[in-house]
Amino acid sequence: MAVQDAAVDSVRDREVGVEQDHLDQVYRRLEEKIHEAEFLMDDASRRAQVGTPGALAERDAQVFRAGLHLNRLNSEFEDFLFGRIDLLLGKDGVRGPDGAFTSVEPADDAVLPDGDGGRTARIAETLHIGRLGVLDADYAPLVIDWRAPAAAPFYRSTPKDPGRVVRRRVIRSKGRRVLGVEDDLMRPELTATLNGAELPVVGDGALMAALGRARSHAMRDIVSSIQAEQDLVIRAPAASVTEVGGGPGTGKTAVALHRAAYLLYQDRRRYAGGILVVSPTPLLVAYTEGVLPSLGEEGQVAIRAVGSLVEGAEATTYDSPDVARIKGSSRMVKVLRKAARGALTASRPGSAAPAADGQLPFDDAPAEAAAPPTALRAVAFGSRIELDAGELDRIRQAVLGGTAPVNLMRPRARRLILDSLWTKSGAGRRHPDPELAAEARQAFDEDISTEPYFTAFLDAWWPELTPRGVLAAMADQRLLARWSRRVLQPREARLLARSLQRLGPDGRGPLSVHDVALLDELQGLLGVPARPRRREAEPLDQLTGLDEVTTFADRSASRRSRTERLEEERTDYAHVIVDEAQDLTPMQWRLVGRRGRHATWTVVGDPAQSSWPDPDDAGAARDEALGTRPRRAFTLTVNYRNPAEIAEVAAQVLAVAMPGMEPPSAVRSTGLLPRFAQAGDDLGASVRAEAERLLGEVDGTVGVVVAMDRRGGARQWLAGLGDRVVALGSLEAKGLEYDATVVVSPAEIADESPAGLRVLYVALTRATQRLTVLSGERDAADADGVPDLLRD
Ligand SMILES: Nc1ncnc2c1ncn2[C@@H]1O[C@H](COP(=O)(O)OP(=O)(O)OP(=O)(O)O)[C@@H](O)[C@H]1O
Repeated sequence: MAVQDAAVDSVRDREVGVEQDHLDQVYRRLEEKIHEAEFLMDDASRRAQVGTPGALAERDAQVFRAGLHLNRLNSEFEDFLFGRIDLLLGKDGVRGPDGAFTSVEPADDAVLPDGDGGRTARIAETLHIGRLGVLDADYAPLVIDWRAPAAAPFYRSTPKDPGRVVRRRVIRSKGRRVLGVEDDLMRPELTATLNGAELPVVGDGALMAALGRARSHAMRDIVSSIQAEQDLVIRAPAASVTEVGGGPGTGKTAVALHRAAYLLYQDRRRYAGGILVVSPTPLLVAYTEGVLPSLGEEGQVAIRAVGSLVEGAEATTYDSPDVARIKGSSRMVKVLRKAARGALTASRPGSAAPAADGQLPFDDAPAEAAAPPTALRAVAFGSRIELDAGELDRIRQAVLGGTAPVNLMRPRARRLILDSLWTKSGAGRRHPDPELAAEARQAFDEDISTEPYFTAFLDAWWPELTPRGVLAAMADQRLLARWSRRVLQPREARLLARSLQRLGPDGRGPLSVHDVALLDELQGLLGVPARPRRREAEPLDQLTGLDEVTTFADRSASRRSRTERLEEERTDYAHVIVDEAQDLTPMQWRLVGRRGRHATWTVVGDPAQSSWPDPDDAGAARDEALGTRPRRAFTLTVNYRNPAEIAEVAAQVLAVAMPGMEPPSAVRSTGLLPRFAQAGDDLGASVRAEAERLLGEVDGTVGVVVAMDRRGGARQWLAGLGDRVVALGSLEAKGLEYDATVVVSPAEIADESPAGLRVLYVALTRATQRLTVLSGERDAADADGVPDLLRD
């Protein structure tokens, strides 16, 4: 046995050595490329003295490309090279631009009888797969980019459908050192030879090794172990809408992120318009945002929480399920339309009406809420003209009959006011000659509209409304009752108004994720009046008129702020990826839809994990956002996160939450059964003890999931246990994972909202190794500590 082990070790060492040699060669080549890039930079900066715009543009384009290249090569990739495939001869012998054979099928004579009843084959091509493509000095492929077509067989090949692949190898490396290799034979029936010697095979279970690894608070890429059904999604054509379903842990988030990297690789020019990844929570953003940089992609992908999609607004607070259900419903569209118009006549803090004669100097305006003016008195041709409340109201209603955004209707309102004043002045009748009448009218308009009282009147009568201001106006129960009549029930209107009172009269104050969607809707209803744009002076812009041209020093110094600025300004993306799509409310679908009007989409979700109680309403809004684009649906079926023992417990909840829905099948089992425990009188002490126990049992992270209104308390209970453990409200756990989790009081989580059972299903599916279910008072646990919700 010992002799056999030693033999295995020596094959392993030799194969590690083979890959080490290759990696050394790759690094030598990378160094040459880095020198080349540095030379280009130097050369460009020497040419910096040349002052013509054309030369500057040429120089900067060169610097830009070289800088990009250098950046990517210098990035610290933990496993730059991670895969290898050994292939049979291709059918037609044609090679692609990366130097690899293009044919997926082997040549007819690639496999031959060996004379002993078996079959033999010669390895005709070996490809190494890595994070970026690297060619040697003769343009032969040293490393193939994982997204290139030639790399697809690394992910797609299976023993059932091997194509040309004989051996698939995962290479584990750190920095410049190869640590290990793991092989899978795709054609075990063949005796294959490479350079005259039999093809060696080392180890098993590269995927299992990846799955068993301790988790940190940052998601890792899965580039070395993407599975065939996942690869199909990642490389699906982007012409339309790609919909991806699948239970917890099937890799939906991972696949969505790898797809973003793939799309950029495929068509960088097209996706220069930006890719937006929408996540449900800032926690999930923080967890996933390192994945794309680890794949060498930064800058063109914006990962945003749905509560951070609107400039100047950031969700920092939560709504109760009742309020969330109202704010998220598509009925809010009607309410907001009325509010956006109604707010024109609502009293506003800090604004003031001019006195009835319109002559009040505005600096004396009182600071408290003021009603809009009810009359306008002007002086023209030496006499007073007045528009009374009824006349003003008729004008307002005539203007509001249009469909333009409310703030953009003001010029028309101004025009109609002037028309009325002119008619009332009777001046038209005094000028029978049309030409003279037109001249007089022009003078009249100029006289009146340049008077300070007139502008002050307009500001008060048709003020520029802000989304926050309208939301604040909706906090007035009386007004909201009017604006929501026949749309919301009186009880709902009261709840909504009360929730908005936290905003304060000027609209400042903490927002929820649902408020942010309302603000965006209001932004569209109100519009932003055109103003002269202030532009930051960039001297070279003025010289050449080209945005892209700056000096290298400028570019390096301002790169960060510039990207930030571009991201801030961007509201229309080339591709939109929605993660945890089942959670978007109808109002959030509208918000996200506005950012992808011309986009292709990837929509990833699992209805069984939805915390939104009205799926039909959300479905309609989703259809509206995605429009009539053709859709392609994929389903992922294998759970890579939870061991079978945990998946089984979660499946019991799924059966009640979504009867008939199939759970994904767990890919591994650990033999570790979930632990059930009953909390003592001091719930906090019990939770802390369970968390401590798990910290001792796993190397990585521990998540403690509690009902939303226990979040604050739970953080206190865990104080001082270190940063491997975190406390989470049930809704915050979405999409995250931990080595071990404590789910505190399933009944409390399930009772929290109409979608509570599905939220509990989410909580129970977060652990990669160990799960503890801690029952509280409401759980009616049996003698073994199993809560009633988890008993057969
Ligand atoms: N092919 C793979 N190789 C290695 N790890 C994988 C693979 N696919 C998924 N995983 C791992 O499985 C875990 C679950 O993946 P992910 O979070 O993407 O699943 P999900 O379907 O989005 O789950 P949920 O619906 O619960 O949010 C992650 O740790 C991910 O890295």
